[in-house]
Order: sequence, then C-alpha cells, then structure tokens
Amino acid sequence: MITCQNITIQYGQEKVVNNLSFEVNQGEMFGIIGPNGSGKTSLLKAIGGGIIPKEGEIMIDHRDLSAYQSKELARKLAVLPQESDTAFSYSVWDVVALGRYPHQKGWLQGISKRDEDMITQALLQTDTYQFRTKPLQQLSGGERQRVLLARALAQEPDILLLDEPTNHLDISHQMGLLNSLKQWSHERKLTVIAVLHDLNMASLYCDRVLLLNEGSSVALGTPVDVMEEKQLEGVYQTSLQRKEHPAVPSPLITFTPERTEDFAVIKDLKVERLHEWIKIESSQKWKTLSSAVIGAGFRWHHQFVNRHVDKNYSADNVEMEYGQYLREKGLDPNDTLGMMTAAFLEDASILISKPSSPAIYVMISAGVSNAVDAATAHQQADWIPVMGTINIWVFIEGNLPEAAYIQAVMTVTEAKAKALHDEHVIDSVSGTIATGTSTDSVLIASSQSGVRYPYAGTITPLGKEIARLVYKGTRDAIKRNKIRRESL
Ligand SMILES: Nc1ncnc2c1ncn2[C@@H]1O[C@H](COP(=O)(O)OP(=O)(O)OP(=O)(O)O)[C@@H](O)[C@H]1O
Repeated sequence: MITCQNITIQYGQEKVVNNLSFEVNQGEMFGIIGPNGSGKTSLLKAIGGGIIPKEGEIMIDHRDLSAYQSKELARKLAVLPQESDTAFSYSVWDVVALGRYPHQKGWLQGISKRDEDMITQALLQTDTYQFRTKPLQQLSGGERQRVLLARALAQEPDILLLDEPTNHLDISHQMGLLNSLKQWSHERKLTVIAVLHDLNMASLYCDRVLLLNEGSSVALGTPVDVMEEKQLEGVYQTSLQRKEHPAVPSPLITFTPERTEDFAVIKDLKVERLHEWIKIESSQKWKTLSSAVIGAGFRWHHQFVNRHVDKNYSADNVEMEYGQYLREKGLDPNDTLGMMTAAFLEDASILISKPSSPAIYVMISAGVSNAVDAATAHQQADWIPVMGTINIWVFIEGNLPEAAYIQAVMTVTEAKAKALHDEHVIDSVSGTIATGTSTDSVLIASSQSGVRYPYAGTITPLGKEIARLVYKGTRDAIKRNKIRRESL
C-alpha cells in the first residue's frame, strides 16, 4: 500500500503540488489525470523517490520511502518515465536485462537462468521479443516505449509507476498495454499508478482516478464519480460531453469541435416519391434515433429510404440484402437510414408543422394487415414477420437531448395507437382494437441546432405538434390504405 500524506512539492519558491493526501491499495489501478503543468509528473517522481517533497510523508507498505535502500526500493517499485534517455546503443535484450539489476547480488555474478526467464517473459509480454538483438536506437518511438516497459516488468516490481505509458503507442498497443496492466493488477496484485492524458483510457481502465489542477486535488474516486461533465470542463477549460460507453459501465468523454458547416434545415429536404421508395435527402446530416433495418440506434444521416417490398418479401439476411439494394441504387449503406414496408407508398402521408409551431416534417406509411393489440399479444403464437408495417419519420429543427428523443418516440407511439383506435383497426387474432403492427418502425431526426427542446412529451410545445401531425398523418394513411385494399 502507498500512503501520501500532506505532500507539498516545490521547485525553488514555486509550489507545484499542494498538500495532497491519498492512499493507493495493493492491486489497484490508480490514474492521475489533469491538465498540462498540474503536477502529475512531479507527484509520480516523488512517489518513485526521484524528488523529495518539501513537506509531507510518502510511505510504502507503512515504511517511509526514505528508509528504503536504493536496490531494495528497485525490487519493490519500477518506473516507466515520460521520456527516457535512449541515446545509448545497447541491444534490446541488454536494456531489458538492466531491469534484473536489483535482483543480482553483484555485477560479477552475471545473469542467472531465472533472470533470463524473466527477461524473455517481459519481452514476450510487451511484444518486443522479435527486437531482442537490435540496438534500441533503431526502434520506433512506440517500440522503444514497449522495450522500456519490458525493462520495468523484468524488475518484477510490486508497484509500477507509469508516466503517460500510452504515448507513442498505436491504438492496438495502447489497448494491449492497458489490458495487460489490468490483468496483472488483478492476478498478481501489481499496484499500478499511471499518469494518463487520455480521459477515456483512464475511465475504462482505472479503479480510481485523482484529478489534479494547479497542484491541488479537485476530485478523487471512481471514474464514474470523477468524470463529471462540469467538473472536467472547469478543470480543462474546454467544452465536452459525458456519454456512457456502449459496452461497459464507464463514462465516455467526447469533445465537440467548433462547427464550420451549416446545420440541417427542413426546407433543404429533397423528397423523391416513387412506387419503389420514398427517399429523402439533405445536404447536411441529422442526428437520428431509429429502429430502422439499416442505420438503427443513435447515428447521423443525410439520406433516408423507406423502401416498398412485396408482402411476401423474405431474405436470409435482411440487412445484407438491403445493403446490396442501396449500393445498386448508388447509395452508401453506411450513410443511409433504411426502412422497408409492404404498404403502398402512394398512400403515405407527408405533413409539415404550422408556421407558429416548432418546425417539424413528418412522413408516415401505414400498412395494417398485420395489426396487433399490445394488450392481448401475449395470447398469440410466436411472431412470424409479415410486412404490414407503420413507418413513422419525424424531422425536427431543434436541439434535443437524448431524453427528448425518447419522449418523442413515446409521443409518436401514443399518437399512432390513438389513430389506430379511432380508425377501428382490429387485431385479427384477438378481435380487439390494435395498437400498432408487429413490425412498426420509428425515426426521430433532429438538426441539433437552434431552439433547444429539453422535452418532447405530449404536453410540451414540441410534443403537441408531433402528436398532432402523427395522429392526423397515421389516420389519413390508414384511410387511403383501406380504400386501396377494398378496391383490390
Ligand atoms: N525541474 C523543474 N524545475 C522547475 N520547475 C519544474 C520542474 N519540473 C516541472 N516544473 C514545473 O512544475 C509544474 C508541474 O510540472 P509537472 O511536470 O509535474 O506537470 P504535469 O501535470 O506532469 O504536466 P504535463 O501534463 O505537461 O506533463 C509545471 O509548472 C512545470 O513547469
């Protein structure tokens, strides 16, 4: 365990670390983050015994750092500094062998079998074994960084101090290094203290992080607690957003560049309405949330396709087939949002909001042959996908937080269910009024500019207009669909 108590570090008269106290537990992965010049390296050097604090105490396993002999300290603790003197022309093997010095009784003794094994293991763990006969000078910056890490590992320390260890490393070696450190901290109880500039790497890999600013502690805790949006903005003096990582429960920090391009606007939407598709194109991208076949989830898009397919359409891999279709039409599937329906697109509704309301553009296609009542659906047999779909697209000129997107989806769903109720659309299995169809899809698209709409529930200005348009548009599309079906 490492204990830092009331540490103050000074260069001449300048205090660069001010009265810091914290503990790092055995087997912990501990990150030090903060802007340039905030004292991270100075603190790490002090923990490694490289500089002596002006005030305070640093203890390793309850023993004052100054009480350790240098060789004894080197068996306990290894350091990977920010920049190393790599001018010497030793081979990679010899550089890593230097890490065994603290374990040797004297220079004359030479290296033992165990030393050799540890050197080989360290080279393999850092993916540098293939360079072992090369002079260090002939390696790239990232390769050299990995060799110096191998040297630190060959020391077999209990504590590893790393100053920006991912500097110079490509993304695969960054992940490889941090995955290994995490594994060693779990399995071998290796204690890792790392200065990290990449907030997302710190968030993903550190058990706890210390946020420094001008030599003082701003926050200390788990990444979830420390990576608070306003706190980071205050310390780093930059605009950022905190999101959640899609696969693991860690915060993800994103930065927004100043925009130089224009924002999307409704009057710029170009609509092509054919039997085969309704295609909407915009010169600028919209931020979308959808359940589309192509481009689902939160994305950005400027091409939107609602494709008509035969009611007996089937494909082994619908996404692949749809992607192929788009490519044949000259559209890039990575850049296009694609839905499909068996409904006749000639019957679709396209509506625009009133001038005094929030600016909204709506497209609705409605086929109801596969109508389902959500309240009685549990009585039905397993789902057999049939193309009788209601697809609803809502474009909004405005700036919406994610919560408002979800409220917009709720408002759309409620307005659609009410439209089906008022059109007496029946679930053919239960004989009750349907609330939707089994393959309905929705798109909410926002320009993310102009008026901010924090909410889109049914009683907000935005929600009221979405609900009015979706209710009317769904009823009109169902009516036209009904007339067509009766005439067939
Ligand atoms: N040897 C030194 N002599 C005098 N001042 C120093 C010395 N080393 C660092 N400093 C000063 O101490 C302050 C803290 O430096 P330190 O390197 O600890 O910051 P850091 O947070 O690691 O910065 P960076 O993110 O830029 O690496 C800075 O203002 C720096 O100029």
